[in-house]
Amino acid sequence: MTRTVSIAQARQGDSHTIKEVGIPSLVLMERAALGATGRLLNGDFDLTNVLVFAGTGNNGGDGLAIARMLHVRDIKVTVMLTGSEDRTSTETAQQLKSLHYYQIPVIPASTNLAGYTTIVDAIFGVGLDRPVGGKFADWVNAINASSAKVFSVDVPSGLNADTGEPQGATVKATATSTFAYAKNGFVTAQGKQYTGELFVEDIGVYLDDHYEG
Ligand SMILES: NC(=O)C1=CN([C@@H]2O[C@H](COP(=O)(O)OP(=O)(O)OC[C@H]3O[C@@H](n4cnc5c(N)ncnc54)[C@H](O)[C@@H]3O)[C@@H](O)[C@H]2O)[C@H](O)CC1
Ligand SMILES: [K+]
Repeated sequence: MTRTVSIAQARQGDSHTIKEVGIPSLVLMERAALGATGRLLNGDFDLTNVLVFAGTGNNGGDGLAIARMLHVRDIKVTVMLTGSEDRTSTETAQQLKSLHYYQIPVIPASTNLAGYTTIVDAIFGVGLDRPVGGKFADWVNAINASSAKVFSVDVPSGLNADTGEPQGATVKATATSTFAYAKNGFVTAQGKQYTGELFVEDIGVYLDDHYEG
């Protein structure tokens, strides 16, 4: 039986690894993006025209790193950002710098998702702290209505990772890559309807300081 954790445990594992073990947050982000990118490349996703829908927190940062990793493999990728570039987390600002180096298009978030063949959902992860409403709900509903396959980063945006319940508008993914451990809400019947196929990526975060494999 796959081990599952709460959001609090996931965050505790994160900070323990960064503060006590000493692995920088950006390294964890890079390993997270590497794992997710591998699933996109090996899965049955049409990568003709990829959209990364990114929030301004670290879930968004993971998405931006994925965009870079797809771009250097000559995959056409566009990034939509839900907020302004000067209002992002430190790690996400660093990722934006690399996207600009590679001249990967970063455009404002919109509901016009025509033409994209795969959408990477990196809006919210375990940092979701209230139901998804307003313009965020419009974007999530547009993602769910699009003909593109959806790949969620860490958590389908809008899903309560502890209970598996949708919090307002919630992304329905074809597949989800989650980091370090599956979340308690992913193994509920309801949660599975939103995660789709679930992958757990080893990113070097171990709650008991050893790899359980
Ligand atoms: N687990 C790990 O080891 C790692 C996880 N990583 C990724 O980081 C996210 C968590 O990042 P965080 O910055 O804490 O939060 P989010 O990106 O999930 O959320 C961003 C931001 O959004 C705001 N917000 C929350 N709810 C709403 C709402 N309903 N409407 C509007 N805005 C909302 C809130 O201010 C949040 O701060 C984790 O999931 C992983 O993807 C690391 O990258 C790697 C290591
Ligand atoms: K997400």
